[in-house]
Amino acid sequence: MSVRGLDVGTDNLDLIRDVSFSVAAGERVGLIGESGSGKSLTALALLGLLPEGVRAGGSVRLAGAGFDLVGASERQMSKVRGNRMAMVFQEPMTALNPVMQVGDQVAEVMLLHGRQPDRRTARRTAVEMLAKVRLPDPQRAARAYPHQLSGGQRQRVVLAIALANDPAVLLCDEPTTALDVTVQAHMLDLILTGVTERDAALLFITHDLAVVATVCQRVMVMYGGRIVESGPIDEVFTRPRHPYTRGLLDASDMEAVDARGRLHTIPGTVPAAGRFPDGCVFRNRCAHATQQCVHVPSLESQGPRAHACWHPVEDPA
Ligand SMILES: Nc1ncnc2c1ncn2[C@@H]1O[C@H](COP(=O)(O)OP(=O)(O)OP(=O)(O)O)[C@@H](O)[C@H]1O
Repeated sequence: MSVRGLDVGTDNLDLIRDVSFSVAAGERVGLIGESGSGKSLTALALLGLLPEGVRAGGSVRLAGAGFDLVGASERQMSKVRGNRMAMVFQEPMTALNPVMQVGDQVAEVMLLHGRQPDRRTARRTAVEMLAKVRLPDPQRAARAYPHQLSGGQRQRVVLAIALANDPAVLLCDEPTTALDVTVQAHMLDLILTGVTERDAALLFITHDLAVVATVCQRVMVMYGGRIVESGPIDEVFTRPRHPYTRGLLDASDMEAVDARGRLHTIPGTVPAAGRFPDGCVFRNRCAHATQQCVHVPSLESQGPRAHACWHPVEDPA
């Protein structure tokens, strides 16, 4: 996916200005920034789902789509959404149809894009998809309505729907924010496994710097509707160039563990941005590291920058 000079605004307000970036197949890119910086609008613009009265300019190209997504017709976009490009939103309840069994909702998206020959086959594949996102008793879960599932289970269904047509690009906007701590780690694991299996590009929006360091290879920092800094996680978190990035790091709860396992933080204080040694693993600070450590299995095989454990921000430190 290639985004060039993306502008988003209303008649009298510029909300996003001149945003350009690319995400390659198999690449995982994070988008961070304070509330209101324009992260969600960026994702919505890519999907052609901007609110009434908000318009996009510039160019968004998607390999295999054959047209510019900016300015594409609703008919063209409906072929892309949920198919070549899919999204997981923060709140699963709003993404699901409350009066339809979840198995049918997964089947529906496959039938809509012609990925399954008939309803019976689609329904069977839907159960397999629900098993892949590790819903307990997927046969039974398929017959459930959204309100009969927990928040974490609902978000798994949303992910199953998003992955059902093997998208080339998966957009995630704070997909774990509404979930409790352990469930968050499982969800990250499922997202990572899902994109890795499909060699899909991932754009991951979060306010949690440790999550972005855990999930992504590159990060883009958004401020006031612009991308003010971007680069590999290690580089941006170790040597932030923009004062806003430095501020974000200073205000975060992160700690860094270097290659020798030494912890680079002073208890009770925030690690000073720019002072993390090279090769550090980043995570959120947690007072009871070993007990509270949440393992994300798919992350443990990701090489020297692997993050064996992840400490959610909400942990009482
Ligand atoms: N429909 C709209 N009309 C006018 N302004 C809007 C509209 N939707 C969003 N905005 C403004 O656009 C800016 C960017 O909003 P956006 O939701 O993208 O921020 P964000 O970085 O995703 O924040 P958060 O982390 O809180 O979700 C904000 O200033 C917001 O008030």
